[in-house]
Amino acid sequence: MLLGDSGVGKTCFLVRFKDGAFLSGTFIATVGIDFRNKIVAVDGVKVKLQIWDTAGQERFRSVTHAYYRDAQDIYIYIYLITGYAFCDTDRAWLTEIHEYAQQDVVIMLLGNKADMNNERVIKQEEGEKLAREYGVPFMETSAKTGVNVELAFLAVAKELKHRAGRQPNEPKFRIHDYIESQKKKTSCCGFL
Ligand SMILES: Nc1nc2c(ncn2[C@@H]2O[C@H](COP(=O)(O)OP(=O)(O)OP(=O)(O)O)[C@@H](O)[C@H]2O)c(=O)[nH]1
Repeated sequence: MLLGDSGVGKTCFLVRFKDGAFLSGTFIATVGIDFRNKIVAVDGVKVKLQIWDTAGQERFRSVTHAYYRDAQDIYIYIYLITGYAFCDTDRAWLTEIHEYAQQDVVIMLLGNKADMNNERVIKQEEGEKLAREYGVPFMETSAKTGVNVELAFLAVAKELKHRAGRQPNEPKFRIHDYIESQKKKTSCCGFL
């Protein structure tokens, strides 16, 4: 389930993953909730992801709440690196996800629009710090360039496959460690 304020790029993030395209131009806000499926191969096993795209606008918040308990596994909270400094809103979102979601869920924190480095307001280190505070994996992404989009969903798919049944000799999958080992880092001037 993708969560976050209106305009952070949730729909674009999903479309980038699903269709490999970037929706530029006029911004059309999501109304209520929408979902798309995609099947990905993880270590030779097909995993079907059903990804729910929620509306970020405040007036749809009650709709989003109604779906929290149904979205069983993974919550991806997206903020904007160009938006505004971290504030109570972001903490309120993360705390709320913990409260509304079922136990044993994975929450991931993503800083989107990393391609807009020139207009950056939130430093990468600040995102890392917030993620540490909540004990969640973190990375910066761009729906425009595609950076780390595939990785975020692949990590989700791996987590789900692992939950569905681990082979006897298979080591425990740690989504946090996996993301840290795979993610592309951004620098002050763009992606390394
Ligand atoms: N430069 C840049 N623009 C982006 C990126 N992701 C989204 N956008 C733009 O940001 C605007 C909002 O994107 P959406 O994906 O519709 O935002 P949303 O979070 O789904 O918004 P709601 O549906 O209202 O919750 C659009 O104009 C996109 O083109 C990105 O990674 N980089």
